[in-house]
Amino acid sequence: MTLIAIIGGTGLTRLPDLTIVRRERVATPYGDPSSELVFGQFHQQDLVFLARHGNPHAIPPHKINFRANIWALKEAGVGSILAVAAVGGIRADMVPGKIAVPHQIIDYTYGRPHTFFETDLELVTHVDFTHPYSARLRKKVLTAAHVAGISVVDDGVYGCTQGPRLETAAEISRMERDGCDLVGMTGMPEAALAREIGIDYACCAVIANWAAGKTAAEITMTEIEANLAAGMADLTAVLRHFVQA
Ligand SMILES: CSC[C@H]1O[C@H](OP(=O)(O)O)[C@H](O)[C@@H]1O
Ligand code: HPA
Repeated sequence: MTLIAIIGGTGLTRLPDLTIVRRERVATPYGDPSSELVFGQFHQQDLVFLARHGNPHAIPPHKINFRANIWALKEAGVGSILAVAAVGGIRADMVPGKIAVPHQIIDYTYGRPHTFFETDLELVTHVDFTHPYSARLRKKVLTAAHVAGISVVDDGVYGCTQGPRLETAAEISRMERDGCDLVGMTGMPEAALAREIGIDYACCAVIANWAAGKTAAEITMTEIEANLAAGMADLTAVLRHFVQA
């Protein structure tokens, strides 16, 4: 059995119920990961936790050292990553407070170091990324949610924007026309780097707000924090069944 990692995002800087065994600061050829790796037991299962924005939460999405994070997890022996991400809801069923398990990605980011395959290679390498998320892990998350009795949205196209600002209403309309159902700022290059390095990767997206222009109201951090707090209770139940499966 391979080691599972959980990458926590906004609203999940530490993993509740994790009995910590050790913390490790891993050096990588790409610099420092966002945080130390926290090894421990979560409901009797070994796992490693990494806080994507650091602990305390201080690294904005466009400054995250995604390569160092994924490299460090690979070094630690991780074979599966479940990424937790806060998102804005675009599609009508992506209601704040709910969890979605996206199946596709559209990348709108720019200027982020995004590949392990750029120097000193004998052959140019192109990984297949037709299906960016692991079918095996997605199925495992969906089964875990079902067993936990938590209704999740079982698909979704995650559009990844650059941030840190939120989107304009016109940008969200364009993303909707492109086929995006959810919007976040960290899904890429995280998912692609995991594919390049050979780690299975899936995402649990906690819907924090309606995306820009979907309601008349301004998006506030108060609203985001309240919806995330509600969603995280369900998320920890899903995670428990996921690691025990
Ligand atoms: C207004 S919150 C935006 C912030 O939250 C998400 O982070 P993460 O994916 O790490 O949970 C989003 O991508 C932004 O970074
Ligand atoms: O509306 C949003 N846009 C981008 N990222 C997000 N993360 C949470 N909500 C959002």
